[in-house]
Amino acid sequence: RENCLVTCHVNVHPLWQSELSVSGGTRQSPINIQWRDSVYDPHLKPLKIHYDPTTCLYIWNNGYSFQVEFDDSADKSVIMGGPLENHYRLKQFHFHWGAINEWGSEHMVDSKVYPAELHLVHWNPVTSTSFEEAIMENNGLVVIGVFLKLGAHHAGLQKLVDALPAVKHKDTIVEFDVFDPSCLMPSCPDYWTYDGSLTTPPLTESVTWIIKKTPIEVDQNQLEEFRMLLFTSAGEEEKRMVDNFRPLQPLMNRTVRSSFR
Ligand SMILES: NS(=O)(=O)c1ccc(NC(=S)OCCc2ccsc2)cc1
Ligand SMILES: [Zn+2]
Repeated sequence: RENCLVTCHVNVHPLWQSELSVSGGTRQSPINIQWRDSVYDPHLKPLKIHYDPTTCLYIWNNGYSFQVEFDDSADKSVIMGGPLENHYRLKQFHFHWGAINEWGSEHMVDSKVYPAELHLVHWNPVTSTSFEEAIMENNGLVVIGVFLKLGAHHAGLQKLVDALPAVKHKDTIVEFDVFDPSCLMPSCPDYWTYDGSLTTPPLTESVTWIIKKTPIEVDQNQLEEFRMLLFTSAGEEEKRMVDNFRPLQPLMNRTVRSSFR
């Protein structure tokens, strides 16, 4: 069965087919988080999240995932605390998922894979003047990862899911105002944190990852709506947007810290 999973699942998306770790990369993402190897750090503070729902702008299909963009021209939707030395501004969030429920997340926990993973992408306005600049800065970005597991219907997610048919094709966009992504956060405060990279080009090693320990539950219909999206533009031969996750990367000389015992 294990073998089947490995052989059955072959990434076909061109991006990952030519997948090469960043030459000389020493802190690439995603990784498999080995719970027993993570180190409890009592100095880690609780993560503080203040999202202003009116900073939500629109949803679009960028050919890798669907992405919800935020107005990051002021400190309105920010995170602070946790392992962070200052506040970071929310820029966008997106998801990664599989063709079937057996796989889809980018990170794993003790080799357990989830059907999908949410990424909330933030940048450091203290050390950078824009998101694009922060992408190139050491620790210019913070991405919060939340696992999705198959279970109860997620009412907060449904507002997003209802908008997906409008962004079926690559480079389509639809207005999406007043959404508070904190409804997608599990109530459990526990997280792991480690230094890593973006998981799609430019794959820069600029990310402080914060991976929530507890998944959120979504139902089968909601996951299937993700799988109705397309990698391809209107008029092209349709390719379903599934398996848009990067393969695991070597941990190398890194320690994963936990906020909990
Ligand atoms: N999956 S991930 O969260 O690691 C992640 C987040 C952002 C990005 N990249 C983005 S949003 O790039 C925006 C366009 C850009 C600007 C400078 S280089 C690319 C890639 C991967
Ligand atoms: Zn991502």
